[in-house]
Amino acid sequence: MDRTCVKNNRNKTKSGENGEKRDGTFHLQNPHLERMDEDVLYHLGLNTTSHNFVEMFGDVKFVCMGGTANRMETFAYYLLDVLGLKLPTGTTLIDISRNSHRYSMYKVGPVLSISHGMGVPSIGILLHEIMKLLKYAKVKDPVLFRIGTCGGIGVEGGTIVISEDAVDGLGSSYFQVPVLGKIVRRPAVFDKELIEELKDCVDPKDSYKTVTGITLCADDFYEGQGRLDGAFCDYTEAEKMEYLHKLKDQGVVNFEMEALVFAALTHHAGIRAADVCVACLDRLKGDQVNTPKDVLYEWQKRPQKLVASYIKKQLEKCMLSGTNL
Ligand SMILES: O=P(O)(O)O[C@@H]1C[C@H](O)[C@@H](CO)O1
Ligand SMILES: O=c1cc[nH]c(=O)[nH]1
Repeated sequence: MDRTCVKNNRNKTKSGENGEKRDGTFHLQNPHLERMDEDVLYHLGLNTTSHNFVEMFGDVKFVCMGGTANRMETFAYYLLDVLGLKLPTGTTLIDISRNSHRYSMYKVGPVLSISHGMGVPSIGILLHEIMKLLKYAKVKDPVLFRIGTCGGIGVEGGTIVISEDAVDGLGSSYFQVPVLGKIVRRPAVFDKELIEELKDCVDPKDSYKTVTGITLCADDFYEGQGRLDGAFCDYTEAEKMEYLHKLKDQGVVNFEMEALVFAALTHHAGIRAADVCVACLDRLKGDQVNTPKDVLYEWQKRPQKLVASYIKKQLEKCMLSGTNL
């Protein structure tokens, strides 16, 4: 595909300062990378000596991430269908990162579908390596998505939540990481225009709602999300409910565990990104995820449907404007 046809429409001055160059390729703020003869993307099982990144990934336009390898393989096959692509008879998609035994990565046309594991450190490591992969492949204007699951706050199970903003457990919208013994703070900012574009892709015939709001990115599934059912708990049910209602009043609509670093590192690199999750439950009604597996599995496909429809729409725009895929 012509890599200039899906334009990054953001304020170029601002994002340019952060990392994106005017030609759409982006510059990562790390002078050491330019001096390295080889870069081993250890957790992806790839390196710049053995693999030709431009040949392998030069046509990538969209990178979709989600917690589990199973979800991201399913998404890859779903994309084949949505994009009308066919594998040669008798062949299957391969996990490009299978040798790493960490993340799983599939490529379907201009889309990478990658598992990120659970929590900020896991997706953070992946983001470092994926951004370097995109840089070495000379990819222009990539768009990143997280297609995940979450706990809704006053939001019914099965509802899709698109994150407008991300905060940590103390309400701060910065990703904070100790670097050389000092705290480095990076603002967690999602691309507002991309959120609007996603909302335009919502199918009015859907039997479920799609909402937007603030996402609380927790460092834990249990106490960190005010659950009563972890191995430990030092608060009462009344205190938990007061906390959840306070969050709801502040505009927080869901809990998950990756949004903060996802928003912060993509923003720092000048890359557009959106976090689209389905709620497994409404936390105002309980803590346990006891929805039947088959129902959860169907719900998990809802963010996939929305993001796939966004991707299809963008690719169709390219075709209509006469540019080759
Ligand atoms: O994308 P997934 O469904 O893996 O994300 C959420 C947040 C945590 O990683 C995990 C907790 O169950 O689910
Ligand atoms: O409640 C939930 C469900 C999924 N993921 C979370 O982080 N929390």
